[in-house]
Amino acid sequence: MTRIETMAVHGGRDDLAELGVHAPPIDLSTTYPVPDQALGGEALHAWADGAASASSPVYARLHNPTVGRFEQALAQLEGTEAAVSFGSGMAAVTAVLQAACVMTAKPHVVAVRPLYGGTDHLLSSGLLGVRTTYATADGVKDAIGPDTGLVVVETPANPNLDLVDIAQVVRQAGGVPVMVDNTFATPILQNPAAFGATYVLHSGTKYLGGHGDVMGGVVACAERLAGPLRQVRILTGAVLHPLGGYLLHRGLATLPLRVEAAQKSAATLAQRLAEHPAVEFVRYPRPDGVQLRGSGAMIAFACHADPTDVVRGLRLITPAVSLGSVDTLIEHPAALTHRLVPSVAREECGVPSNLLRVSVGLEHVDDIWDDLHRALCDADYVKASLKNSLDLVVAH
Ligand code: MET
Repeated sequence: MTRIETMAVHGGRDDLAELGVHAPPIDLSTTYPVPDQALGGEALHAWADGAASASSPVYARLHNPTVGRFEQALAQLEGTEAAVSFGSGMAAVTAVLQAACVMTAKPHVVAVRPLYGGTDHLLSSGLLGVRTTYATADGVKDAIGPDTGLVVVETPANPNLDLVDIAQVVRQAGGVPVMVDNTFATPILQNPAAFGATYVLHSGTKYLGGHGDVMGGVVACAERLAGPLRQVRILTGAVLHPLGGYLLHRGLATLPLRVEAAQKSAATLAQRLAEHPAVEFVRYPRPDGVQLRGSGAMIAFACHADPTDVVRGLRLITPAVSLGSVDTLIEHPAALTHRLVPSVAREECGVPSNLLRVSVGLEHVDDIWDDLHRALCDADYVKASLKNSLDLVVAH
């Protein structure tokens, strides 16, 4: 059996030898000549029905070969029959909701918090006509009703790295499709489909692209479920641009190496943070070696100092949302990624206001640590000196 590093390099490249090229071509055509219009019409019809292939792409909203190669490679890494990509991770989440809930007239969703704030907000907004019950991971069964179309979980969860036992949720779902957001783990560390997940979702913008320069989303699933997702994509136009498809495909080749290197640094940083007096607690996954094969490169930690001060004091680490890039990123979930989650619900699911989320990049681990350490000390120092000056004011 081909190993994951080899799949990451060679996946989705089956037709290159025949084409006589080394790198996958970027096909930017918006339309494709169909000299036999009747045959072109048959192809259009096949795409509209959700087919995986047809005699011509006909039009770029229906199919694109560059994007198709990325999908083939990602499906192989996730161990699924198919994958369907979208213009962003949120477009992918939307398509799953439309396919699983709207197209089936089962508008109820059961979701386990925490979830990425955008997903949480989409589910609670009612925008797509779905209504959501939030449950704990072991309360999924009780939350399911006759009109439940989808169960949504993230593991490791954004932003606090909570872990969910996928097989246990799938058992509780009792046949209701389960979507697992696998963005944090990547297919290198976890394959949710092997534990019964129906839809495996990635924000490709993160680790898959890996360089902070491409936005996309992708859903890996069985072919019978890929068809409706393609139909949604065609009808809503939520397509991934071919250049995005190319960059995501290219990113896959180095994914195992990037994850391994960043994970190694993250383990060191998680340990050092846990020993730092300015840190209240650290969240860093403990892999079970079965579902989750490694801890990954995301860390969350709560700080005693004002998180805004800590981030302001950083000089190397990039203060930004998103994750999985070559550079280390830090963000304050309560202020940014999870701002639109009601604060009571956010606190209840283990995302306090003093939590910071770090996406460890590929810089030297000691340079990342020096920056974090100094910012943590300075922020405390600022607090302490402010307190001293206040004491002085009071004393006078
Ligand atoms: C606009 S918020 C950012 C997006 C991204 N999904 C993150 O968790 O960082």
